[in-house]
Amino acid sequence: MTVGNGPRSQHADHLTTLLHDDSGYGASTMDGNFADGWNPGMTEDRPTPGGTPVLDDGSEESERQREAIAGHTIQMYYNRNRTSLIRAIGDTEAVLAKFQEMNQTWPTQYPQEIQNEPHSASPTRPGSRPSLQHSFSTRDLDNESAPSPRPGPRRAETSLGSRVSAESSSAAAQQLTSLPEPRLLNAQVAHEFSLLKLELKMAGREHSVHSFDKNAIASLLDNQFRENIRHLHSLRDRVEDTSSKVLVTGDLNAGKSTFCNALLRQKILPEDQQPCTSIFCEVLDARENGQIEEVHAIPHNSIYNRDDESTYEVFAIKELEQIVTEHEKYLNCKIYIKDVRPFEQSLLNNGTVDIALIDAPGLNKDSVQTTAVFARQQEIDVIVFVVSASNHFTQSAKEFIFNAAREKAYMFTVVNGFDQIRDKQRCEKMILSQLAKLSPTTFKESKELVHFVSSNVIPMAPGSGPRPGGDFAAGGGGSGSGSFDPNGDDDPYDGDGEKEGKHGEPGSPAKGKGKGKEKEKIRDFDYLESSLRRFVLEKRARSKLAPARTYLMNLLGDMNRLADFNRDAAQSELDRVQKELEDLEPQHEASKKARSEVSEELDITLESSTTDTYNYTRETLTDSINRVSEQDLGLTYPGPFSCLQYAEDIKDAMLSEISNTVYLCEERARNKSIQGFNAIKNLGLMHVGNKFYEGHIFHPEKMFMKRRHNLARQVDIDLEMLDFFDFSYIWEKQEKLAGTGMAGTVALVVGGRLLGGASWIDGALGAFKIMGVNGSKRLILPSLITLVGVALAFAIQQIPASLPRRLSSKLATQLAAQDYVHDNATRISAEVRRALKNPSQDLRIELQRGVEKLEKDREDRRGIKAEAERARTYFAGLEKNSANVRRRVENVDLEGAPPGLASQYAA
Ligand SMILES: Nc1nc2c(ncn2[C@@H]2O[C@H](COP(=O)(O)OP(=O)(O)OP(=O)(O)O)[C@@H](O)[C@H]2O)c(=O)[nH]1
Repeated sequence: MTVGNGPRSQHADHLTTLLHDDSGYGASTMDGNFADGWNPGMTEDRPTPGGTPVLDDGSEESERQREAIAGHTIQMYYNRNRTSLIRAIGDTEAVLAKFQEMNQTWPTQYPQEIQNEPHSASPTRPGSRPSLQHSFSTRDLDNESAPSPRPGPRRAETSLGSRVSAESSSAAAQQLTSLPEPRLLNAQVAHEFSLLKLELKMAGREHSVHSFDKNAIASLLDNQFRENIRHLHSLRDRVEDTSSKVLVTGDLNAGKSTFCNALLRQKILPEDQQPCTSIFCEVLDARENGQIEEVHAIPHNSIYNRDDESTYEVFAIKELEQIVTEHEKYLNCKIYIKDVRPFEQSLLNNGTVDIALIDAPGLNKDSVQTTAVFARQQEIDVIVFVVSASNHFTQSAKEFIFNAAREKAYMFTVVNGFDQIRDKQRCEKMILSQLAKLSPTTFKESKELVHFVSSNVIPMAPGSGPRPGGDFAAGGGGSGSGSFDPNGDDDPYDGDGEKEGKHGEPGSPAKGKGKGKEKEKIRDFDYLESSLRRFVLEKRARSKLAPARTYLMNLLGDMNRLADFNRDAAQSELDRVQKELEDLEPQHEASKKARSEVSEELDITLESSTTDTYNYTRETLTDSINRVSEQDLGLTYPGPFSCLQYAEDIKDAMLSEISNTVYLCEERARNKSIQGFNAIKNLGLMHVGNKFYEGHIFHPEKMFMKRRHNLARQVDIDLEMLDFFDFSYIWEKQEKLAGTGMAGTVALVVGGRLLGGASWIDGALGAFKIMGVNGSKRLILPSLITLVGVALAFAIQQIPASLPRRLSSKLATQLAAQDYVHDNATRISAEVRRALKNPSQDLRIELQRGVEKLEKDREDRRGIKAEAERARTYFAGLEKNSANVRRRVENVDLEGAPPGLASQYAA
């Protein structure tokens, strides 16, 4: 029998909103827009799904079959959702891992806020794009002004601990209330991301995201990626985990152990008319203990580890009766048994949800607290509260339910021992009215959640007789004695109409009526079982699947947002770099052209300066050497007796004159170099810019410092007699005089110019002619002597004129032999070349650098372009992939009834 009148529309309403405001990681929206912030709704306790079968007035058999089908369908539906989520977790992990990898090579960009404009709708986007919100629904902005959702009652049992794991745990709820909103992002940015949110804090000062460089952000994101990948692993473990803990608690002697045994279809837990269970007894499938049936009793203060026998004591199942009373020694025990029910009906092990039943000690004022603490520590998924139909809710029961309601708004309630009640309707009414005050939500769903049953009439599986030795059913009920018939085809009470009478139906009803009532009780219990399974599945969906779904939705949403943002960033980078490349190309061409033009001009400048200097030096020096004898050397002939010194002085003066010419050439070369440097500088200013010449100063005074001119040491002229008497010169002189006429000659000779005349030979010959041969014979000797004397005197007189010529000629010969002119011209012009070489080389290098820099810039930009293209392709793919996986996750419907089930039962 089931009771209660919960309206189905409320189921639907609850379930419609179930997942969309569920976990601590913010809600999803139905329209595909990625919603904002935290919504703790998931932690609220909710009713069982809308697929709950509703009994109609059809035959019992068809009703039972429909129930069985409904149970299987819900189970299959749950499995399908679980599989989809596991696959989505795997896909998300792969996508995230690739994203993380990408982040290493292309630092992910993060939407930036505009400081001091917290309400601006345009966080800066790459390439001056519109704000991030503009590419999404304006709902986000709307939501910002909406009052923030308050956390409702939440599960307390999940405790993965990390920040990202807080989607449904109470820890998350605490974080929600205790942690301030991230300080460094304005509300807008903070709302955009749920998981990949950057909180940047430094030394107590606030920093906006844009105050951190790209790599710092990428590194922060990398941490987020790592954390989320870790969380995905644990999420997968949680979703794959099929175990679920059901705590059976209630008043002393309410029949909790009997109820557990009935669920197991085995007599495992000790039943007694007096309170006997004083420790928590957890019944698990023997598979988890290597198929060995035994009891592990866990002493107080010991943390159970099945692989460490020092943490528990091992007993046989039959010793359980003794163990359950030893509460002073043990806090709880694990009972490993082999399930006797078929796989599809098994509570302990059916693959979808493997229920570990925990029989708790009866509640009294001492144990209420212990049970509450135990429930919290053991991460109980579902609490089944067993209340005695005869005693109703005791004070302890009320206290427990009241406290538990903070975490579990819905409590699966078993009113046991209903067989003992004569006025069943009155009993139902009274209990439900009590419950309405204790747990209004459970009361509203009482059809699903409140069951009036008689656990002691449930037949045990064949061969599963009382384990702990003796009959636990001390009350003398039919428990344990009937045959096992999961389908109810076999009537366990056939031929035993008396059984009903033993449990509160006094008056020994007729056999047929008794059989019918027993069947009804078994059917009620069956219905309880399928409701319990649905309840557990629904709770699991809530505790395990829904948080995973919400988490995935949020994470994929964040990835999608980042992908969208970064695809735009990559595109904008691509546009920018493309533009830069286009600008660079002509610059590069111009730079190359300038380099070759300037190079040519430098060559010309250098060459012309050098050649000009060479030529000039050569000409000037040659001229100077050739004409040095004609120069006024500033010397006075001291007379024949100092003619040697005179010759030395002349030589020195000539050398000095030539040296001066060389210095003049050097000076001119300096000026030429200055001109050349200025020409080079002008070229540089034109092509390289002012800056380049800031440190460049030309120092003409430093020229010719290393390779100095030193002529005196190089020239060594030996003086000869002939240098003083230059006969060719004397001859030349007398030749000139001869041309003036005979009369003049005689006059010259005779007229006393003999000694000082220019042509003493002519004079002598003239005298011979005048005097005749005879006269001449007598005069010949004295004449000759005179002539020689005259000649000598004439020659001596000619020394100042002939000596410079001779010396100059000798000097010229020697300098020519030394290649003096060429050497100096080469030296001086080489110095010019050397002086101009550095500035011109510097300019060449600078121009080359300019070309190379542009080429490097071009290469760099080509590299960036390739990277940006790769990033754009990647982020476009990421955007698509994350949206696809998100869509798949969104399609995992955890709240609605399995397809076809609702209509099947809505009829
Ligand atoms: N008539 C009747 N008796 C029942 C029913 N369920 C349990 N009993 C009897 O009630 C007594 C107490 O049952 P238990 O299962 O030991 O109760 P309990 O709540 O586990 O007791 P403690 O945990 O020790 O407090 C036993 O004698 C059972 O046979 C029922 O549905 N109908």
